[in-house]
Amino acid sequence: MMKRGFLNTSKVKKQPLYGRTQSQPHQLEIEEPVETRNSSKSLGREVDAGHPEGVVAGPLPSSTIENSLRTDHAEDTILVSTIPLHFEDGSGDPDGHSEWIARGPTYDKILKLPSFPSPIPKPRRHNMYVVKPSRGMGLGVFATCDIEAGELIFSERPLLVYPSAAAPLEASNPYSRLSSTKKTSGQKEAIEYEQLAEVALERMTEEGRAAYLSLANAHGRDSRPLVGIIKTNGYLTNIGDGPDPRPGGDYAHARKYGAVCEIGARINHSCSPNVTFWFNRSSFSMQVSAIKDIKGGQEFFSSYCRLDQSAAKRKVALAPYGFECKCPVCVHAIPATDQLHEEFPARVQRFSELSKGWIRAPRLDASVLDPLLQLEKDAIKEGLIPEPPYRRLLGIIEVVYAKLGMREKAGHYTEIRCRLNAIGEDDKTR
Ligand SMILES: C[S@@+](CC[C@H](N)C(=O)[O-])C[C@H]1O[C@@H](n2cnc3c(N)ncnc32)[C@H](O)[C@@H]1O
Repeated sequence: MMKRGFLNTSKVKKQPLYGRTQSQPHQLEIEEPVETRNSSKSLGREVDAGHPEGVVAGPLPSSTIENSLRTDHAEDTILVSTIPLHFEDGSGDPDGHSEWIARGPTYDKILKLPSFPSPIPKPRRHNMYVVKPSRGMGLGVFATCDIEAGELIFSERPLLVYPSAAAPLEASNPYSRLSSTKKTSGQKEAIEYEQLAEVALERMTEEGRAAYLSLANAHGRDSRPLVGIIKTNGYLTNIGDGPDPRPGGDYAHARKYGAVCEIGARINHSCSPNVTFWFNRSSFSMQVSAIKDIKGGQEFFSSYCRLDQSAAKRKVALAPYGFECKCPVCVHAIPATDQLHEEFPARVQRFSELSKGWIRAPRLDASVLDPLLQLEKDAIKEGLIPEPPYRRLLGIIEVVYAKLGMREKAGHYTEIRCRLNAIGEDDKTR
């Protein structure tokens, strides 16, 4: 059995095992205290950040431990809990556990999902990846076999799930060990956030803790250590505070939660990614799926930034991760490719409107396909497959082929579109 810090299993009832938004890594919105900006702390290996004056660093009260079956938490509660819960006999969930820094009502919302807790989705094949050094990028994750677009590669329970903005936490944080009111609000938030992460870290298994502390930290100088790891490795999930958004809508960034995963965190960035991350709420797990056919031996890449922006803007968005992207899309960027990145949704929308007329026309000339196929080719070359307009473009091409009576071609596009649409579809909880 895996050891857990602070876990009181005696009151935990035997439970059956206990998630759609595309996830991208993101920057945690915490204003850092000025005094840590130029500190010379090492990268992400230390737990004790050296609390500044006015902060009492001591053992946390036992009331900070919450393994709760309750689903009636007050609006202003913050809890750090292990999810899913351990069984009454102390045994763990075969799919592992996550530590979750949550606002009470959001915790309740997940526990009340009819399908929670489900086992984590399993890939069709075992051992489809290996973590190993990647030249010039530290560690990376590589395919061990050929993988088809749309295939689930692996899913995992995150080591840590956390609120993506710190500010609203402070007022109601019962774990606070701040004894001084001298700190500015930004300083307090950053300190308190680190403290919450410390609570979560202490609750992890030894293996989980070691895995968390071994993750890359690109924020050695401008963040506290555990938060630096969050900022370097976190991916957004589809968990958010407050009522769920309308179908097709999304939570405001400040209400979302992010996740740090053990394997997923090792996936490096490319502006032409071949995998995407989805969080599955009912199994509380992150899924990594192929968005392109991938050959055995190739490295998996996700995108750490929005792709609907120019190379210069992507460079700015990636700067906090401490590297300059040398992917072919960035290296070969020219004004025309930048324009495609920024105008891709509008170009697809224009074809979408034109296609309505084409469908109604008594006869259609096959030449209407030329600019559509060219746009598809350019989109693939520019790494725009993960963008939602790409799937819309596939749908337009499919319909035009069908109208032209070219069934086989239409079927080919249906298949690719369906495979991409299926990513994350097993989350029927919203
Ligand atoms: C989420 S981690 C990815 C895993 C990391 N390579 C490791 O060894 O754990 C992010 C860090 O990996 C490195 N990295 C990711 N993508 C990169 C790229 N395209 N070029 C260079 N370094 C990259 C950077 O140091 C970045 O801060």
